[in-house]
Amino acid sequence: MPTLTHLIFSLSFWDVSILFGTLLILYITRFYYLYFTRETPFPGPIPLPLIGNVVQIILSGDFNKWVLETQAKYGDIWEVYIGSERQLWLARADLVENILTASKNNKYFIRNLPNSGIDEIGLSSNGIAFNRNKERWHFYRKMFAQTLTTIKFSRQATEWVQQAFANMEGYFMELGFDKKEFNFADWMPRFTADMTFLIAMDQHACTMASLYNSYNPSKPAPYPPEVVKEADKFITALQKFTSTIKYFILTPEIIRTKTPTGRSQSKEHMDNLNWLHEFVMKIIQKKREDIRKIQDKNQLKSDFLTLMITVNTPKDMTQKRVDGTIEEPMTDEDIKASMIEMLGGGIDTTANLTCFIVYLVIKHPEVKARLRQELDTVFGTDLSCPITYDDLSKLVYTDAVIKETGRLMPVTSINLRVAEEDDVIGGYSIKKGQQIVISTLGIQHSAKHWSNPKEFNPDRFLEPNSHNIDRYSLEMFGGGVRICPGRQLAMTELKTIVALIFRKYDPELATPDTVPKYKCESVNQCYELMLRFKPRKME
Ligand code: HEM
Repeated sequence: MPTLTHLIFSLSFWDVSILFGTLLILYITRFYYLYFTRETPFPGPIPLPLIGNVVQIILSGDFNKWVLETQAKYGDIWEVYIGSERQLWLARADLVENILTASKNNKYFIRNLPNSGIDEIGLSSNGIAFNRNKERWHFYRKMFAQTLTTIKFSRQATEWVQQAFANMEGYFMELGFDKKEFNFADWMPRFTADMTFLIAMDQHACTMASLYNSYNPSKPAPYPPEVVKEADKFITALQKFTSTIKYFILTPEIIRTKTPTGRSQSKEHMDNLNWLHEFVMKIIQKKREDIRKIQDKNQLKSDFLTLMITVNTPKDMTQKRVDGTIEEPMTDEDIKASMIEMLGGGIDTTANLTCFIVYLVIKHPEVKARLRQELDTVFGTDLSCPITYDDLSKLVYTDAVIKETGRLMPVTSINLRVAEEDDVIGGYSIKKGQQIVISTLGIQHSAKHWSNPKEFNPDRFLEPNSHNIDRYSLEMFGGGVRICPGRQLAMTELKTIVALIFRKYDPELATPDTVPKYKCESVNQCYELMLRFKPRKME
């Protein structure tokens, strides 16, 4: 009897080709048989075996354009295959109503399907964004909300934004950015990093200083070189953290663990992550020590870290808005997860939205004039008088400009959820475990919800027009139980930044045709916006 090995070695090249070809045809036939006979078929582009619609997305060259074109072709509910995973895409407000409801009975709490990569980097049970454990998520989320909504914190945050901005103004002046063009998009993530560092822990990050030094090495910023070097390492580690999450989600476990390239890449990511964890842990421990020495809690600063260390202790400065079910203080590990989340969630988002706001306001002189009018009414003609937290509630038009930018050029184009139970959406039955993709961009650009959706018109958000806005049609901060917990802070920061820029400066595009260049990563990442930062001429 010939063995299997004998049989294999007796095959000619043609035999192998025919065998391989037959298996391939069988695989493809089975794939399309299953595809065309699938339960609840939704409209959508036909996928390729193994890779699904990934090639179509890559070939389009522009993820956002592809999303809008797919919606125009297939309607407001369609399916997309990423590899073999079937995703259901939704782009109409009424379709996402049950998903984004704030009700406790929400069947769409989980953001993404189980993923061994997310488990490996410890995010499935720590922090907020990827936590699948409802109880732990509840703990982190409540603590986050309790600290971020403390009035003392908001007041202090408004001051810190101005401190970071004054720093940036100094660099701009020194570098002559009022006369020569420069890439505003290079500065924004550094500015928001320094600002977030102050707000998060009352500490200077010096990431702007390191960028400034690269422009002006002969006259560096007045910080010790080792501090600037560490700032650079921090911002690089933080930026890499986003790609670490992407790498661990998208790279199959077998490649991560069994191939040499996968193993070395995983190690590189893990080394970076461990450095970031140690860096944050050192800051927490030092702050705990400083707080221990201060007896009177009124002497404490109200940065995010101090609030987290003292919450549910005798030095608690929060207003106990939360449901009262969580009595225990936070451990260093809990605080570390929250700090990383704040740094990871609050820096790039605010930086990119600021780029888009500045661009759209410059492009629309009538909007700029009304914005200025509001700023002059609220702050008067003294262009450098401090902005207080209480002033911000008077900036109604500024608020509308930020929301309209978030509608037209959202920082995140999509939002994810998983169906935890069988459900019905738009008349289609949805199976438990279905990955849902909410097309924020699609909904916010839909003529079904917005008249002239491509037009930049902040008036939509002013009364009485604002009463006509469809529920769930603006999702710049997501919605429902997992809505962005940093949104109030983000609006405080953005209003202060917009006021600081436009009451005193008249930023000008490098050429009339300048547009912000951005790529869709986990957020719409602006990497180029060429400007001159001219001072405002007072009439
Ligand atoms: C312009 C600024 C910002 C934008 C556009 C933004 C946008 C978003 C969006 C769209 C989500 C998903 C919400 C959902 O799934 O429904 C989200 C979640 C989140 N954001 Fe923000 N965000 C911003 C600023 C911030 C800031 C300043 C922080 C921290 C202080 C933060 C922390 C988070 C966290 C922790 C989550 C996860 C929430 C959860 O899963 O329960 N974000 N953000």
